Amino acid sequence: MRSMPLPMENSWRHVFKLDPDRIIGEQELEAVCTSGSDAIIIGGSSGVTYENTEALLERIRRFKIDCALEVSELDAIVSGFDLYLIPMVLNTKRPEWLIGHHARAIEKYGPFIPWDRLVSEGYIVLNPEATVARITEADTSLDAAAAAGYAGAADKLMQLPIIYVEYSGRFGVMELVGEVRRQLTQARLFYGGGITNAETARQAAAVSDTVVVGNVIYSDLAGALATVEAVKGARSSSIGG
Ligand SMILES: CC(C)=CCC/C(C)=C/CC/C(C)=C/CC/C(C)=C/CC/C(C)=C/CC/C(C)=C/CC/C(C)=C/COP(=O)(O)OP(=O)(O)O
Ligand SMILES: O=P(O)(O)OC[C@@H](O)CO
Ligand SMILES: [Mg+2]
Repeated sequence: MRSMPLPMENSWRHVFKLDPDRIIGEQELEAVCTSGSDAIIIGGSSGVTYENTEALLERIRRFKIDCALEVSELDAIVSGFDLYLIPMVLNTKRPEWLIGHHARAIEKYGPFIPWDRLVSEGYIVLNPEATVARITEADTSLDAAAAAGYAGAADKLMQLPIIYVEYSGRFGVMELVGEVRRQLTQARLFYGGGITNAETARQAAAVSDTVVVGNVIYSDLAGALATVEAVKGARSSSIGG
């Protein structure tokens, strides 16, 4: 997608994902942004608007931390982010979530797209209860070999820079994540879903390059903050040897 890769997302080991459709207080936001995490992703699968995205970005900009927008809604793209993450759902049954919305966005806004700030993510969505699974009609029944097949195709045939194993709302099967990891030769592996404490964070960090922590920020901030050190101190099969 871009000719000269920025190193930014390659240095992310731990990321917090904030949902613009949910409320977070000033103290809580400060704790998240100064926690030692590498970046904030703003994103959600529903209720994301231009207004709530812009308001959250403005609040985060008071802190010195990378901030990326994960685009799920064309009308909610706000300028001023360090990076724009573009999800492509690999295991959807509906092609618009793999490539269709993207083609229409480019058709409409092509000349205005800052390509050097866009990074595509090949999503493998595996929790059938998640909104993202329902919206995109993802085939969440994949076993480890099938998930690794999708990952291999996206890594080697599509050359996507990020593969994202997404269990949003539920802690996933780490053996499957490890099998996905073994298929990758150039892509970075993001894992997200159901991390609620240091132990689950450590397990995810052992099999992925970047660990994404979301919902627990809103239900147990102390648990969320404990994931930072757990991930930063953990070894990974890919980058820790
Ligand atoms: C600087 C500037 C203004 C630039 C604008 C340039 C521009 C117009 C760029 C557009 C380029 C482009 C190709 C855009 C793609 C458009 C688009 C709508 C693509 C579809 C993306 C997609 C597949 C969305 C489906 C949902 C999804 C995968 C969302 C990702 C985030 C996610 C999974 C969040 C989890 O949500 P959460 O609510 O926490 O979880 P639950 O599911 O459990 O509820
Ligand atoms: O909200 P949780 O379950 O932590 O998942 C994080 C992220 O992968 C959601 O897109
Ligand atoms: Mg969420």
